[in-house]
Amino acid sequence: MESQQNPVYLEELERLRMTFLEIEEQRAEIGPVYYGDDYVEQLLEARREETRQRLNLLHNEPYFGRLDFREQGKPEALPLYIGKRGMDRRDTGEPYVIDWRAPVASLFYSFTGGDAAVTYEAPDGTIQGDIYRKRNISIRDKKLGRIVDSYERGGDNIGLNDEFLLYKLGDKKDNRLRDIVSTIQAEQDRIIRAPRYKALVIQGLAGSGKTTVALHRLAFLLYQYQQQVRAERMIIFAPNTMFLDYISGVLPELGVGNVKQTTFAEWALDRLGGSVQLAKDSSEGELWFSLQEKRPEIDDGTPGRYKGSLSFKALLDERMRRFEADFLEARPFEAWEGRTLPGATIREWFEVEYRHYPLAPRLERLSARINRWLEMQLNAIGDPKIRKEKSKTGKQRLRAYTNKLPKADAFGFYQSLFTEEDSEGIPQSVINSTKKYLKKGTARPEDLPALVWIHYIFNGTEKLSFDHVVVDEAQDVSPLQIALLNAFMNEPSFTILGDLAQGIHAYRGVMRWEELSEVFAEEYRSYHALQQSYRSTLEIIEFANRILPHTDTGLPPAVPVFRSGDPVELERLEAGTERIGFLERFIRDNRERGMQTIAIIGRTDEVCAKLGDELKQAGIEANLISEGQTQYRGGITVVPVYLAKGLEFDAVLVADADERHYAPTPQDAKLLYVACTRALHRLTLIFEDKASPLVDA
Ligand SMILES: Nc1ncnc2c1ncn2[C@@H]1O[C@H](COP(=O)(O)OP(=O)(O)OP(=O)(O)O)[C@@H](O)[C@H]1O
Repeated sequence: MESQQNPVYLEELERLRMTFLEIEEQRAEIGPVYYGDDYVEQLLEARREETRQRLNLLHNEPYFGRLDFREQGKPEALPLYIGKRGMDRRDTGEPYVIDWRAPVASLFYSFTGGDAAVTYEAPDGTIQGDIYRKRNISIRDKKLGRIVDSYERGGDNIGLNDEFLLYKLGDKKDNRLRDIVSTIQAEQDRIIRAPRYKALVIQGLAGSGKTTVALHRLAFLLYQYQQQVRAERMIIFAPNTMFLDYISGVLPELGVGNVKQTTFAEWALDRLGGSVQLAKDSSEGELWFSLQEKRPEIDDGTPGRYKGSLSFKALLDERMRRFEADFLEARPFEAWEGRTLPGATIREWFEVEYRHYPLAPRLERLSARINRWLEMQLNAIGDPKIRKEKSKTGKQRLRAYTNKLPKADAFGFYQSLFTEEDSEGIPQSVINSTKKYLKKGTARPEDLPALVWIHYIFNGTEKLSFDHVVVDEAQDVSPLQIALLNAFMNEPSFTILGDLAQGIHAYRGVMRWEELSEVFAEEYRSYHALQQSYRSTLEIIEFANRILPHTDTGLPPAVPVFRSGDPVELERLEAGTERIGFLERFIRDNRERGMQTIAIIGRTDEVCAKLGDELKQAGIEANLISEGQTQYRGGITVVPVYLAKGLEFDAVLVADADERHYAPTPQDAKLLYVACTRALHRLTLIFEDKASPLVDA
């Protein structure tokens, strides 16, 4: 419906013109920016700035959908225009564009056809009515583009539902994840609009929109709970800084700023206030993703899994309780001869008066109290000369006394758990692998949850609490991590999302979602499974679905959107044939077909370094991604599979798809599943000799 003659097109063109006019008039009304010192004006200016930003967003793309809805009891259906932000008419105050997060807009997403009455939950109760039309309207560069009616009351409406979605999914991608407000699907919408006080655990196979949905949920919570939720008190945990960079565009597109986005390690080290150093050898790529013959088996005794488990937490809690009970020897404090503060009084202060404080502030209070006692004793001395003399002795002795008090230091306590005398209950393999580097005063990422937990119990929460926490790639996090984050909240409000089939960090993550949800009381737990997969073509999803059973996760196959593309190519290269020739052709061919982001995915860092060199020698510029990288640049990328997780590319080539690199084990199946599901439109796998049994079957 793009013809200038088409009455629908003309109608929408007129409506768009009117909308721009309204936006312009509202903009003009706000007036110029205020730079003066008047406090009230400054407050008003902050409000005006918000309106300005909202209108700017509206001006770029005023709306993307229209729903003709007749509320029960009303004479006629009214067209509701739905946009990223809302706008009321200046003259009547009626909604002119409705914010996608508003209750009535939920109909746009939950409605999947049929002439039956529909309902939505408004603040005043359930509203019922009928839908007469659902229309997607694409506006790009302020110009009216594609108009697709996916439903018209009384029409035949066959097969139209997905047309606009397919049109969107067919797009080529640059280096950023995008918002999906115009095409949110019903199963995604239910998660986005779920109540605030829940710990949602979401399992969704690759490309099911988990990351995207979580970001939209934040925008929804900010809208729905305007009075209770603040962006600065929301936090997103993601696996690495490059991934954070990749997703960083979505929230601003949705008009949301100031949400903290971080990795768990960064957050944990920050909590520990510089008191813990990570060991130099803590690169996971080396240990877990290299091609050594014997990679360690993963089970409950694997150090990372044990240290993130709730049973380790129970052990920590028990040891901390004992540590606290035996903490104070309560020796008497003799300020000078003949003036002694009895041990019983010191014990009474510590154990009774200050018992409500965590250990560290309790110790501080105790020292301050003894100091006050000393001051009182000194003040009681009349002779200034004697007072001075006693003061010197008393203060010296007080320093010595407090220096001898035990310390509530998280790292020291943790270290002591791994010494022979105290290590009872901890598996020997965990003790052996941990002791050495702890002795050197360093820790590994797998120790951070426990260290922060101990620090938290010893010190209590700082004035930091979250309104909502998003944990992405949650199959890689541990129950202890989640329990720890929960401690920073009054009531659980979590969006925890991941995919067990992509659990390539199972040595420190979870194998079943119950492991994480056990952290929460029954009434907060809520499990959701996303069935559909949006990223890839039908052919790629079906190919990846065949790898899935080898991951041993028991997950059902992903349901593709019916978007057909090229067949997946499995290419055998003659051993010794120049691989680079193939790569060159692959890149050239995909560029010619308009693919903007192209990735060569290798199994290890070394493989990728070699691929990068080969490309360089052939004069092809590519971004080689390695651990610790902070930016994702798009274009042509060479990336080890374990760092490609979460990203997506128009075309993907998986190198070395043979048995040596991808053996028939669950761990390798997960790696290959991740690699193949990064592709949106085109997927090629190359191998020499014999293909991996994971794809050959
Ligand atoms: N409803 C939708 N409409 C349009 N595009 C969508 C929709 N849902 C997801 N997508 C697209 O599918 C792709 C995958 O989304 P996203 O990265 O959020 O999925 P994911 O489940 O986190 O994937 P993975 O686990 O593989 O990293 C993105 O390009 C996203 O824009």
